[in-house]
Amino acid sequence: MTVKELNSKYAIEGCLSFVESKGGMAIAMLSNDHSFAQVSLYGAHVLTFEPAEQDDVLMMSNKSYFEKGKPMRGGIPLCFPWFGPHATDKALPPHGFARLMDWNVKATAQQPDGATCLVLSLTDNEQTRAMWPHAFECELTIVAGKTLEMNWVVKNTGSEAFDIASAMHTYFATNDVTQINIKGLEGVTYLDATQQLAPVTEGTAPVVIDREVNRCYMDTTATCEITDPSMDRTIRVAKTGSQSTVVWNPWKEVAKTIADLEDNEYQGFVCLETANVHRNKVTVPPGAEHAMSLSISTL
Ligand SMILES: O=P(O)(O)OC[C@H]1O[C@H](O)[C@H](O)[C@@H](O)[C@@H]1O
Repeated sequence: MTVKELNSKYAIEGCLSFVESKGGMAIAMLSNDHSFAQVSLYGAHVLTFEPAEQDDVLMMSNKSYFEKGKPMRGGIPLCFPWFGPHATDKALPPHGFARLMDWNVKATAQQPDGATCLVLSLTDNEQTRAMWPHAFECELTIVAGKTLEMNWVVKNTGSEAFDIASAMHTYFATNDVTQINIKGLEGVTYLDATQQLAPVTEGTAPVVIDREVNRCYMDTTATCEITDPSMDRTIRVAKTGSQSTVVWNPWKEVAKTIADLEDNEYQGFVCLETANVHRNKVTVPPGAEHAMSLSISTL
């Protein structure tokens, strides 16, 4: 659908409209008294979330590609149906294909509480089946109000069960990542991706970022809080249907190897990802569905 068609079918006067952005991408602009958010239909990718009179909660790299076929660096990429490199075929895209596909608009609505709602969907097609031979429907509901709410339902529309690993790979913005601390993961065991996924049990102190951090915290449904003195705010991340929380910052050396990240941009974000990865992957029987949700608020 063209941006013109999207606007005539789904725009809501004063609250939701579509614009064409770099790389020919259609972007939904959600705006109301509570917040402003931009969502790319390519990847169903939330690019910005700015609660009224506050800075963007999300970070987007100055070097991000806005090019179909490539993922974007920042915001909230969706990882699905695998996380990280594909288990057996390294030619397949890391983190799966959801972030590389054009999603469809299913519905838009303005809620009585003033929040704006956008529902996007992705169903299997020739391209997805070539990478992953399953019939599915993903439906992502995004509600931007005082908080940002995302509910992601994956339905198995085929006749065989499938396994999915997935993540809402949120890049949270900060002015100085070394000043933040993350509460909620105390005592949780993580697989350390900087140490060939060796299991490590977190201590009692909040998590700080003072080196390369690439950890999959397993079997945790906990709400986390990112306290950030450099931005004078705390971000609360609550979730359902998610058993893993990934924490990632590439730090200085790895940042230099990432083509779509400026060398010093690692200082400006932490990824805290609502996920089901490794042994927390989910089996979805035929006809069944799995939902994972995320709620981001600033305190
Ligand atoms: O560069 P990307 O494919 O977007 O992945 C970025 C990062 O995502 C996750 O957080 C993984 O744990 C990291 O290993 C990976 O480097």
